[in-house]
Amino acid sequence: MGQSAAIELLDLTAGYERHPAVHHVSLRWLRGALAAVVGPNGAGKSTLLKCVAGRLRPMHGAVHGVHPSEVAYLPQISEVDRSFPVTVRELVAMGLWRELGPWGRPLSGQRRRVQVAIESVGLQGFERRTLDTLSGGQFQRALFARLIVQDAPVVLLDEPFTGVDTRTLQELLCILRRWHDEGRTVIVVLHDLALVRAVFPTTTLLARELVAHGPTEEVLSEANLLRARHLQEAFDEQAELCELDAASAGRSAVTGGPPDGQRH
Ligand SMILES: Nc1ncnc2c1ncn2[C@@H]1O[C@H](COP(=O)(O)OP(=O)(O)OP(=O)(O)O)[C@@H](O)[C@H]1O
Repeated sequence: MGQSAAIELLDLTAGYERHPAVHHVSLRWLRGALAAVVGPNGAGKSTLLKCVAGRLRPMHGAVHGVHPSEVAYLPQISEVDRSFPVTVRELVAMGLWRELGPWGRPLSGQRRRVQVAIESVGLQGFERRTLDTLSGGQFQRALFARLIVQDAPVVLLDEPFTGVDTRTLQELLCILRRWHDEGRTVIVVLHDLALVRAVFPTTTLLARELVAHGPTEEVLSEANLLRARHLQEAFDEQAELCELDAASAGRSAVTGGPPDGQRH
C-alpha cells in the first residue's frame, strides 16, 4: 500500500442545512496510520468521517490526500439497511462494485476472493442466509468481509464494534491489525477509550472542533477530555454558518481552540 502523501484536513467545516456540525478542523494522518476519532455524542465524529470518505461535501475548507475511490467506508450500523433482500454472499460481493460496475459479473478469481473473505470472518455456512436472519455480530462480520473484498488503501469505520460480543470484537480487531500491517490507513470512530488506548497509537479528540490530535496517551489526558466536555456543552446547536475567523481558527493539530464560550 502507498506510503506517500498523508490525508490532510485543512480548515474543514462541515454540517447539514447550513448548521455546522464540526468546524475549522486542520489535522493530518500519515499514510499507514492506525487512528481513532473520539469525542462526546454529537461531537461531529461521523460528520468528519463522511467528509474524508467523500460522502459529504465540506461547507468550508478541504480534505486532501485521499480520493473516494481509495476508501472502504463502513457507516454506523444504524445507517445500514438490513431489510435489503440480499444474501451474505451478495452483500460481500458488493465489495467488488468498483471493479465490476453495476452490470459486471464476478470472474472465478473474484468469486474466490468473496468466499475467502466470508471464511476469514467466520461466516462459512452462512453464504445463502439473508441479512435479516443474522445476529448483530454476524451482520458486522459480513460487513467486514465486504470491506476485505474492497481491498482499499484507506479504511474508515464508524463505531464498528457496536453490539458485538468479546469474541467477535477480538476477531474484528485482528482484521483491523492485519489491515494496519498491510500498510493501509485505518481510521475508526470509537467511544471505548480503554480500547482506543490499547489498540490505537494515534487519536483525534473532537468536540465540534479539534481538541487534540496526536499520540493517544497525550490526546486522552484528563485536561483534554474535560475541555472536550465543556466545548460540547457550550456549543450552540442552532447556529448558522460559522463566523469564526478562518485564519485564527484554522490552527494546526494538537493545539487548543478559541476561548471557551458559545461557539458556532
Ligand atoms: N443527516 C443529518 N442532518 C442534520 N443534522 C445532522 C445529520 N447528521 C448529524 N447531524 C447533526 O450533526 C451533529 C454531529 O453529529 P455526528 O453524527 O457527526 O456526531 P457524532 O460525534 O458522530 O455523534 P455520536 O457519538 O452520537 O454518534 C449533531 O448535532 C447531529 O444532530
